[in-house]
Amino acid sequence: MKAIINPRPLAGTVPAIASKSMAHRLIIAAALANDPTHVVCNTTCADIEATVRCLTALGAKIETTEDGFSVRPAPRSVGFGLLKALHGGTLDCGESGSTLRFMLPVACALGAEASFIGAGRLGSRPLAPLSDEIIAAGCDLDGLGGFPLKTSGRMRAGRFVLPGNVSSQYISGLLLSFPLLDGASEVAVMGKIESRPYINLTIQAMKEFGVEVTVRHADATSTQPESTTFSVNARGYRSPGTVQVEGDWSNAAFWLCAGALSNAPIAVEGVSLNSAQGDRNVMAALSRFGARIQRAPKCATAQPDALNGFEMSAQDIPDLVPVISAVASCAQGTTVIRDCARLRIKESDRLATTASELNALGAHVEVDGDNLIIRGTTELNGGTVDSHNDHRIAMMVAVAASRCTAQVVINGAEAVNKSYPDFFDHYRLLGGDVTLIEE
Ligand SMILES: O=C(O)C1=C[C@@H](OP(=O)(O)O)[C@@H](O)[C@H](O)C1
Ligand SMILES: C=C(OP(=O)(O)O)C(=O)O
Repeated sequence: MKAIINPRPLAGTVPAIASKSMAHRLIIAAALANDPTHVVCNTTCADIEATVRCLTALGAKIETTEDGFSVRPAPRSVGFGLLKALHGGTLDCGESGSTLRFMLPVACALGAEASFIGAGRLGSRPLAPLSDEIIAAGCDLDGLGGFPLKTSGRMRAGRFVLPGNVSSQYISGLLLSFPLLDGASEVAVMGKIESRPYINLTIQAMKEFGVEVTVRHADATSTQPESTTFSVNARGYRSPGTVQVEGDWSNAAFWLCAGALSNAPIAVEGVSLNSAQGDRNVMAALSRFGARIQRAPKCATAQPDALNGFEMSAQDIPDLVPVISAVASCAQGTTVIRDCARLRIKESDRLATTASELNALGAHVEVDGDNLIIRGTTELNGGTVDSHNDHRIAMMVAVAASRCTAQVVINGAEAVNKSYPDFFDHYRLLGGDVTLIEE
């Protein structure tokens, strides 16, 4: 699909969509719990559907309701938490990294003979530190490095070790699987942990289902002073009956950044200001640029003002980098975004595609090692760009287009369906002029 945008500033109010990060976690816990759960989730997307599909393949019954999902765990067979229908199931993760990295340890903890498949870049996004630990815990993984990836054997409880700087999804995946194992388990994470807020989301979701995760930081005398250990003693998830997926900050960020680039405010309604989502820090980043941010209960508003570049780290907020780069492209002076290495292993090489697609519109973005250096300009031109099948690149370009002087064409605009199928409808709601052409 091609999106043709005739540039104009955006303004107004949009409703927040449901957090896909929280939806993955809550639906997984619900499908593994002792009783059914009503998961209130006001929107869905390709990635959430991938998680639903995988859990269904493992025997859970998940129905779409008016306001979310009704999740009934699969009937138990022998042993605690073991599901029926585990043999030969195909788990189609689509393009969702979270789904694969969460469902792989879950399937192995259940002793499932599962065949994982996926699409797009997913097969080449790294699994290695997680898969090594799963194999060390007694499972066979056949077909690593692509699809199908077949699992057999049941993961043993115990101690797992992971690095902190590749993907927090490995840590979240192991944690989600721990209540299914025959005994207490822990994961020791070595070195500085990147994307740490996402682990907090996992801990929060597990807590809603009665599972406590204990976190211990190594003291200065330890041989591994930088390690953090996450341990779980509980066996099984307990359904609280109903859970609510909160509003999504990662996607709200696109509109708040558009507000900073506009001539009138943009508000996103339905986000929690106390959320554990790291991408809530888009508000802090926009304030640092000089935009005015208003915080009201369940609503954030960004108002334009003079914007100036600054230096920041992407350590905990990788998904904000593309859209923050769009803002930086129109701010005075230079913005430096450090700690971006892991952007290379997302849906596209996001370091390269953030730079190439913003530069195609007339911005000045340079990749310098693991950093992005963005020199602001007063005007973006317009032109034809490619999403590289990456939702956050397509949405970044649409936001940058609001500041262009000439038409912008986004090839591969359907990429938005991965996290935000209503993105272009909401773009129009804010006054955007976009025509979508199916190809
Ligand atoms: O756990 C999650 O929900 C996510 C973790 C992050 O990945 P990394 O931990 O690999 O940085 C983030 O980029 C991704 O979009 C969602
Ligand atoms: C990287 C993302 O998701 P995932 O890793 O789940 O594919 C994302 O949503 O930007």
